[in-house]
Formats: sequence, structure tokens, C-alpha cells
Amino acid sequence: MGDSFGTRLRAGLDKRGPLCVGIDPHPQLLHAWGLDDSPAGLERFCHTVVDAAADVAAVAKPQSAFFERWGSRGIAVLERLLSDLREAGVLTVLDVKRGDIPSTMAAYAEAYLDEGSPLACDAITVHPYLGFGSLSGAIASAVGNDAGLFVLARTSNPEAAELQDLVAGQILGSVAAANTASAAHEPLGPVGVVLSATPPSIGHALERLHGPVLVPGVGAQGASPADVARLFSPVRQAVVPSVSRAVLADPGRVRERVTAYRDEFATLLG
Ligand SMILES: O=C(O)c1cc(=O)[nH]c(=O)n1[C@@H]1O[C@H](COP(=O)(O)O)[C@@H](O)[C@H]1O
Repeated sequence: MGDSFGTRLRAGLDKRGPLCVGIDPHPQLLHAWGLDDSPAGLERFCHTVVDAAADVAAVAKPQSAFFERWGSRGIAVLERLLSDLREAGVLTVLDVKRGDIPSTMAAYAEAYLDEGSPLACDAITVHPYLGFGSLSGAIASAVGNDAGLFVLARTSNPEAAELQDLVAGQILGSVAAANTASAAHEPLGPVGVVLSATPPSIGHALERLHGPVLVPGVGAQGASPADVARLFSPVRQAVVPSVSRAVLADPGRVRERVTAYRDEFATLLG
């Protein structure tokens, strides 16, 4: 067995600092970068981001939808991106937000978590809205492959509250139990959560999660690094802030922005 996802993530965060670079090649962004909205444009975009972030970011999170738009040609670019990030020592969280009945979930786990799969990555985002138990097989697969999952608990979009505020506490409790039950829960368990930095407060105790906390919402969606520090101070060592548009706006300044956010988060969460 190799190192668990939590061990690799801890090492990456300690070495490079707390930041996940979101890789979201929106068509408008490709145009702003002077690139075609095409698989070739996507590929150029990805090369630039990997070159800029390779040795300064601990984690990168490609958003699968922007690659799926192009069918098999986009997926080929995504496969190459995952492999380039791995080679650069950047942990990969593929943002696919999967969640299905257990037998189908097993196939998703095979696609993204099995070592040797063309789209293998270190972790994926999943949702628990078919019942947390429907994720059991995916959790077992993550543990068996030294990979991880990030379970949506409270997302950053304004529509999230009506449904998620009803169940977030239950989801956080289930994540804590899954990590505690895992042999690999030190230094960080295999099951992380996604909690946005945009609400005014979290409203739940996070100390017993034993897993990483992926935090979107900074920059384009209005939250600041100081909001992250304020909301997540009890688990600040486990926080992985994720920033996409605010670091990608200008192709000539990706490295500068990644480094600036990383350093600011390191200071605030240190
Ligand atoms: O799972 C996510 O990454 C995610 C969760 C969430 O609550 N909100 C959220 O915006 N995201 C993702 O984060 C990216 C947007 O990040 P920004 O461009 O930094 O706002 C998109 O890929 C979203 O799908």
C-alpha cells in the first residue's frame, strides 16, 4: 500500500501551502486569454495553468464539465491534464459531483479512483442526496485506492440553503463517522467535505470531522480569505481553500495570483 490520500494531502499542504487551484476553462475565459473555444484552446489553457501552478500549488481541481463539453476530445485533454498535474506533484481533485445508486456509484468510483483508470485522480467531489449510505462503496473504493472523496455539505450557490441547511448537520456527522471508522483517518481521513465560505456562519461543530475541508466561494463569489479564516478557525489546519476564476483571470498573472492567495491563506490559517 502507498500513502493514504490524507497523508499525501497533509504533506502537500505542509510543503506548498493551503490552496487548491480550480481549473475552470469557461468559454469566456478562453476568449479573454486569446484562445479559441475548442479542444486545442482548452489544451493551451491547461498547459499554461500547469506551468504556472506546478510547483506552487498543493492541489488542483479541474471542473469536468468544461472538458465534457467537447466529448471525447475534451476528455482526452482532461486525461492529459490529470497526468501532467500528477507528474508535477500536484494532487488532483476532479470536480464531477457524482452521486447515484450504489451499483452505479461503483462504476463512477472505478472511472475516477481506480489506479490505472485513464481518468484516475486523487479525489473527486460527490453529493450525498441519494442518502449518505449510497456512498459507502465509493468510500471503500477510495480507501482501497489511497484516494479521497469530498462530500458536498453546504455549497456556495444562493439556492443551496433551502435544501442543504436542512441536512448539512447530518451529512457532517456521517462524514465524521466514516473517517473515524477508517483505518486511515490520521493525519486526515479519506472523506472530506465541501463547505462554502459565503454564508455568514457555519452553524455546526467541525472539530470531529477528521477529514479535509474544501472551501469554495472566495473571489468571484464574494468571500475573502479572511472569511475563510473566521469561519473555519477550529479546523484551520484541515482547510483547503479553492479558488478558480480569481486566479485565472489573466494568463500572464496566474502564478502571481496563485502565490499571493496561497501566501495569504498560509498566514491566516497558520
Ligand atoms: O465543488 C466545488 O468545487 C464547488 C462547490 C461549491 O459549493 N461552489 C463552487 O463554486 N464549486 C465549484 O467551484 C468553481 C467556481 O469557483 P470560483 O470560480 O472560484 O468561484 C466551480 O467549478 C464550481 O463548480
